[in-house]
Amino acid sequence: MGCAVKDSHFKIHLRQSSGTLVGCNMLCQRSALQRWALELLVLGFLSHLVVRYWRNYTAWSKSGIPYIPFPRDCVFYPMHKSLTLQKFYNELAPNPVGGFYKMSRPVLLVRDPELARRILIKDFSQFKIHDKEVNEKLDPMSAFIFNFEGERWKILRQKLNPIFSAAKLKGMWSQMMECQEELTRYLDRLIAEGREFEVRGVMKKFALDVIGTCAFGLNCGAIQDEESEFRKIMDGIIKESNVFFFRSLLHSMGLGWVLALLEVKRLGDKTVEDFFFNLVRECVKLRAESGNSRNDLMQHLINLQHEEQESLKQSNSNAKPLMTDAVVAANTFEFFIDGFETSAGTLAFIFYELALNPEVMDKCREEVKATLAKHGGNLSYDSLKDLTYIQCVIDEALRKYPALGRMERVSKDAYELSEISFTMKKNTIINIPVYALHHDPKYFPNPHRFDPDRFSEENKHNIVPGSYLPFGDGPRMCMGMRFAFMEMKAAIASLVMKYDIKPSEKTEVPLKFARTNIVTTAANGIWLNWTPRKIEN
Ligand code: HEM
Repeated sequence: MGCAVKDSHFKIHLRQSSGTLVGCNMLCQRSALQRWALELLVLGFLSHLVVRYWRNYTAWSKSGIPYIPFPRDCVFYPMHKSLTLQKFYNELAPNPVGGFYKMSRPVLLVRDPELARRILIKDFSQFKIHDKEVNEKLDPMSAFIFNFEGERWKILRQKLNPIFSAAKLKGMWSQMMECQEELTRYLDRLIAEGREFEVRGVMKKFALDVIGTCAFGLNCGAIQDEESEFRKIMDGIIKESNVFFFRSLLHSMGLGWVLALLEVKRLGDKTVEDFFFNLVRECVKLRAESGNSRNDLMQHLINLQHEEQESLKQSNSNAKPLMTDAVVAANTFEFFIDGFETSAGTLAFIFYELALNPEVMDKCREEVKATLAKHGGNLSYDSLKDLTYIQCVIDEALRKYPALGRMERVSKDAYELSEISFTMKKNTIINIPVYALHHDPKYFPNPHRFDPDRFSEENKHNIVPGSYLPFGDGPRMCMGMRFAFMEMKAAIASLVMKYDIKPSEKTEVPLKFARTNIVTTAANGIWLNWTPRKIEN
């Protein structure tokens, strides 16, 4: 019995184990097949990359235009991208265009200002603004105007254009001055407490409060409140530079599609998305409940959405609305980002240059004194037009430190440059090296000198069109330029009168630029010595 049992047990065991063996064999075969398939897939992918890279790397040698063979600088970025481009720009002189490789991707560098203007102005519709894949479903916060193309961009731009009209700007002036007063109170406090402060950091708080109150009717409390939720959110976005870096690395390797495959969002942190969606929802609700409508950007966006919904309803149309909740939230977000990083950074560079050039600071003060005398002691919106020298100071700061040191475009189709017998292919990436143009002695003699007089009435006709592009040019030129001028003039005119601003032991001369920031930024911050001035009568 025992034996039979043993036997049958053995048989069962055998059967089981042979079953296991068969199963195991099948599994092994299947896993070998899977491994083969995987190996084939990887091999296919690698060969695709090799072929693609090879094709790309021969793009310029076959083109007949001068090029830089394999720039290590575009792999490791040992310096800020604007400086890398300046290096290529100088190496490719005196040709109007030249080629280089951004990792594997051929990029056309435009050295000629006239050609830059043609791309930005006359033939702007033949170019896309960038080559990034934008997935609005995955990434609703990417549905902002800068990412739009064609008819969709044109309609939104037309709808948004009036938000910074002269009348609207004038309406924002008193709110802007309130932020200005808050800023001086804050600086007085820091100085009284003997606290050193980094200038850009302080200007960022000011610029955030300005855009918050003027464009959205929100008190961000960035200056007053160290724990301001807005500031944390904004700082969080800027700290996400690793995600930005990773994204741009994959793009430059021609692997932007991997981001879509891995569903990598533009902003890794979902709290930012939620924050702006809730912000818009709350604003709409509050304004509807209180019946208060304001004369600001938020109201403009709400009205546009409302008008569109009404017109679609009336025409019984099934057309897709343009002003979706995502478009409203994403554009709110964009205006915050554009509105505070660029202006704050430029203000910091301006105070740095004023501290290093006391004669320029004195001229600013003289101008403010004369303007105040003319306007009854008040810095009003109407008095801003008299601050012509301060305007030159801003223009010169934006020449020396353009917030965006380069602009990108991508050809939608083949595009002919008949003057050099070269046709760029469809989807060619084009780089307009704004920083390099601004520092070319051919256009701006002695480019490292801070000389606001380059932009004076008598001299500004010497500026070669297309060589000075701090706000871009043509139909896609910056929408917030006049707003930024107003904000910067308000800050400069008030602060130069209130404080003596001098270099301190920590002031870095010359400045080094942060390597990875998109916006031009001093790597080690801007540190100056601020002391209250005796108020002159
Ligand atoms: C010193 C301050 C600023 C600088 C230097 C600056 C620079 C620029 C540049 C160079 C462009 C064009 C990019 C291109 O063509 O590739 C641009 C576009 C844009 N800027 Fe500004 N900007 C500043 C302030 C602002 C402010 C304060 C706002 C809004 C509150 C703003 C909103 C925009 C928008 C919406 C676009 C996209 C326009 C479009 O695609 O049609 N900017 N900016």
